[in-house]
Amino acid sequence: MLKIPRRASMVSSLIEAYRLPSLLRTVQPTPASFEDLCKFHQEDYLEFLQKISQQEDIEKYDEEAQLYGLSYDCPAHPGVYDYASLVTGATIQAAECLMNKTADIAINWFGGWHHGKKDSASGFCYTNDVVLGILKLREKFNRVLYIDLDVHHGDGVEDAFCSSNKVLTVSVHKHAVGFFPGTGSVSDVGMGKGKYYSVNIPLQDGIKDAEFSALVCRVLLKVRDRFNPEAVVCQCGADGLTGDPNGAFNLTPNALGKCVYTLLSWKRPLLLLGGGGYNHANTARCWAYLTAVVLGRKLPDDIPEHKYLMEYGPDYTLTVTPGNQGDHNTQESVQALYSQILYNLSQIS
Ligand SMILES: CC1(C)CN(C2CCCC2)C(=O)N1c1ccccc1/C=C/C(=O)NO
Ligand SMILES: [Zn+2]
Repeated sequence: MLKIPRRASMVSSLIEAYRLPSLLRTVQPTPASFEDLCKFHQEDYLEFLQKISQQEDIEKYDEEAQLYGLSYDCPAHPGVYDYASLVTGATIQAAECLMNKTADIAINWFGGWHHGKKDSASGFCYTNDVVLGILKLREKFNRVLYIDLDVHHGDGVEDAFCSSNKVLTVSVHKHAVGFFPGTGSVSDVGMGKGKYYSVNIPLQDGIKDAEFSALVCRVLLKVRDRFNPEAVVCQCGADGLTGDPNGAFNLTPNALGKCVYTLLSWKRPLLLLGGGGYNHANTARCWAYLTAVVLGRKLPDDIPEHKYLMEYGPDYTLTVTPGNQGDHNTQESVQALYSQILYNLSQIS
């Protein structure tokens, strides 16, 4: 987790090195208040997170920590509450820029923590900035569409809105035994009023740009026609890129770029968020590239001279070359999946 701030610094530095901030309005984020966070999270969980965030030796809270998902595979660390509040405040502020029309597109590459639960941390997500950003947008927009491009199922966001027909969630992710979080099968469609308003696109290892973007964009077009969203939130987790330690998908930033380009063409308020991404150089490449896609700019392939240039060796280029691992998704399995999704969407009234 502590490596995330270094990744954040690499992302900012690369975007600055390409001189993109001159074309953007950068907003200084304010931490979300305790009350803001309570709009989704339970008070007792937040109080506990705040308490251990101020302690040095948090071992003595181990017992209670387990209750809140703060254990060995998702440890709290000093300052975690302040870090989570700031990231969440930035996502809420980005949503507000769309609501007051000071922006058509808003970006928070340090947000996208899609596993957070109302009463516990999960998957290294301590507060769910995505849910809080969508709740903020819902104060103005009647129908909000959420797309999750991260290699992991966006379970925290899907859970939060599984009974709602005002927020339609689409998650494309690796779905395999033993792969975190394990949820998100195609038959997971939501419940009650929200039945068929949760869309899942479960995939196997090795999928490449062309198949990924073709499938996702075909689903997105059907979703737009059936749901007609007034605002869109897209989590652009970069841990599906080739070379990520997750070693799952075989994507390059072009795959995410095609999806974002499709969303841009809808000309509806759009909020872009970060998420996973553990090959830090490729994650920075991806989000710098997506920022340029939003701006309609083509970036020079040579990584500009800057503080982290050495991280981009040995090629020092923006382009990410796909790996040569096999694709475990067959044309038949992808077509069958698409047919199931189409059937589910046809049930939307
Ligand atoms: C510890 C990290 C967060 C890092 N990591 C990398 C580094 C080694 C292999 C991939 C993981 O798989 N992690 C996880 C561990 C337990 C549960 C969830 C995740 C990731 C969630 C996620 O990215 N959601 O979008
Ligand atoms: Zn992920």
